[in-house]
Amino acid sequence: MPTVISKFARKSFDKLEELGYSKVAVSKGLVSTALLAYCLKLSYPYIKQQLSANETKCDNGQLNRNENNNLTKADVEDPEEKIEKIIIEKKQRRRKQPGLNLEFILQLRTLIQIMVPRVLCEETGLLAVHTLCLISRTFLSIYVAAMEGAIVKYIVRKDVKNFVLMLLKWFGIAIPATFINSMIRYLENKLALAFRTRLVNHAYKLYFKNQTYYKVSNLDGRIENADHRLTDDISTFSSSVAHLYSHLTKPCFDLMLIGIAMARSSRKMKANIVMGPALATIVIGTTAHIMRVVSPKFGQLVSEEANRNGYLRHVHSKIITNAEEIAFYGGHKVEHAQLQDAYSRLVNQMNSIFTQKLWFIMLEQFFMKYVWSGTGMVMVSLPILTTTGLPNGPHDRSNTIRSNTEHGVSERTQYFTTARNLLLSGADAIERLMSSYKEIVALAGYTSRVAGMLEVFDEVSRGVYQKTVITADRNVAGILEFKNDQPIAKGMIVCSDNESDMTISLENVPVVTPNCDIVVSSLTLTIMPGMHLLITGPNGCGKSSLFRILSGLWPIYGGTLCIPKPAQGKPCMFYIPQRPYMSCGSLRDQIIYPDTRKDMLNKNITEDSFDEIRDWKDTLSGGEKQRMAMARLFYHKPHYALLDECTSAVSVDVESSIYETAKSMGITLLTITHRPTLWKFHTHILEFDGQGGWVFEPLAKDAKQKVPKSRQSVYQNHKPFTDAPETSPSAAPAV
Ligand SMILES: Nc1ncnc2c1ncn2[C@@H]1O[C@H](COP(=O)(O)OP(=O)(O)OP(=O)(O)O)[C@@H](O)[C@H]1O
Repeated sequence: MPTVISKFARKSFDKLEELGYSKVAVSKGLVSTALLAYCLKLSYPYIKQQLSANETKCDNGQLNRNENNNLTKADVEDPEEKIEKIIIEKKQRRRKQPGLNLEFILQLRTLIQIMVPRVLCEETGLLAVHTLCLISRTFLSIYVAAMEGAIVKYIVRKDVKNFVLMLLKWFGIAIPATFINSMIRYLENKLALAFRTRLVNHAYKLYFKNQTYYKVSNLDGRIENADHRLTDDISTFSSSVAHLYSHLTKPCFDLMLIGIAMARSSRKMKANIVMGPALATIVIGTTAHIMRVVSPKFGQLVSEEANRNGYLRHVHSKIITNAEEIAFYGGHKVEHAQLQDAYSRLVNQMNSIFTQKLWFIMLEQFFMKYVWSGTGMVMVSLPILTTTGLPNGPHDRSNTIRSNTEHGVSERTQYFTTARNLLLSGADAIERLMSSYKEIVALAGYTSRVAGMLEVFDEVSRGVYQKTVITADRNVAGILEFKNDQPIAKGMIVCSDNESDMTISLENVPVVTPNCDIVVSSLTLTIMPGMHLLITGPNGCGKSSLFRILSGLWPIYGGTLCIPKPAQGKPCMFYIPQRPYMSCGSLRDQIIYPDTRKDMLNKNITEDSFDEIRDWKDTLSGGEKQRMAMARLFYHKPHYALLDECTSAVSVDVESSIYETAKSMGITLLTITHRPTLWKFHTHILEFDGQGGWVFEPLAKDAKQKVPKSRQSVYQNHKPFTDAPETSPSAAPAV
């Protein structure tokens, strides 16, 4: 077969030469045409995708017009919104399927800009040294291949002296070669770590901006396990990018330099240099195309696997956090079942990936190991079979040229060994390029998760949320307005510029949960320093939600909230929950939280005790933790203390002394409590009725118990939320 091809090729070239075309020009023309055809083939899917996207755009217009014929009145009123909605839905659907597409390239570009922020930075330095090592290794590989060819030549010639010399040289080259190999791995790891550090720093900045860490899990529904994305996904993504860099650049250098080396060695043999590369291009192009078509969607599969891994981790951490409660309840059966379920979901996904990989790798191996090797044999043999410059061995019968024949055999053996080695390196390079495709597709999955996370963090920190809202009546009493299925936070937050004005005021502010349930349709009240406010009402009536609104955790969907600035080195408000948070560190760190030791020293507060480090969350009892939280309050001395049933586990006498101390420090108390013993420490009361109504009024000095039922007639807005709210600023009790 190779003989037939070579004969045919030689005849064709001879004919073309007779017609006046030079061999070199024809060869160049052939190679350029093959390259152009291959480029066209590669870009065809993108051109096709672009064309179909344009068609879809036109279809969308048509679709909206058609849909509008059957729409309800509300829909017809805002067709633009509907189109926007469809586009968003499509965008989301597309986002769910990561793969090798334009979105992946854009996301990767954004992440690369974060990982390599400047032209001159640590990462570019590492990249430069890494690239240098990769190029050096390619040169070394070529040099080693040539040496091996020479060694074989001397064996065939029985030239012992040169053989030993060559062998020594070969061992000598092994030292720099192994060092460079090890250096490549070292630099790849360093690069992955540098990329990871940049990404983690960027992600942490966003995560802690504007309470995003709270909002992303409470107000937004796009990210389930931020912890997994911030740790595992970023790490895998960074390693994958660093690995892919060497995995892509090294074979490219290899192919380029090996191609040149092979062409030179073919020319030395005075053989045709077009046939081999042309044949290789055709075979590799065709097999690569087949593999691309049949390749499973690894990006999607990997992304789903990461999702399931994240969920499994989430279930684990939930059990660790609530171990005591679960143990008291004896809830191990339920937790075990949930864990088992999460694990089997992960196993199913991994099995599905393994199965799809089984068939794909089989095909890949068939092409790479057999089809390519066969092509390689043809390529290596072509220059020998088509060579014209060297003696032809078997056809040469003359005795005078016998030594020439022997010389020809050894030269051909050297050429064959060198070419075979080069070709093996070339095949390895192409195999790595091909397997890089799989890696790129898998990388698309991680890119989508990391870039998606950063995008969500950024949007959430700017107050843009997306959550599936399940509300029976969207337009409840005209309080909420929706755009693209999301409520619009149209309320205003005003931060007072005047440092001496420490007034907090709410004007027609509705209390709305993240699920868009309206707890109170409109709340109006003004709190001034020294007005100790008692907040009561049944469970779920919105007491803690009011604190969430005052602290800026929940968006406000109407009205105006005025809050003062922190002044005189004190925080404006300080929240103490029923279950106080214990951070890592010493007892001192618990008291001064969220201050650091440096902040404490800056405040000229010194103390040398409380250095003991323990797991305070598990060490302290419920009541002790609450007392610790009050110590925190006394340390920070805020203008307002938001106390959310924070002394429920403390004995009544200690509780009284805590309240008296807080008042004597000039802290204004806003207390949520069900305990009548605390009434005497307050001057005003805000009582919710659990139906959306509320009353806000001064508290009689001797008040010691709950509001009598008869007073419920003064509740504001006690009607169900079917009509517009009755409460108006004038209807609210004057303070
Ligand atoms: N993160 C959240 N997402 C959705 N809904 C929430 C969220 N937090 C609270 N809610 C809902 O908001 C409503 C008011 O809750 P809130 O915590 O303000 O009640 P509360 O008056 O403090 O009750 P309790 O006295 O039991 O502490 C409840 O119906 C609750 O289910």
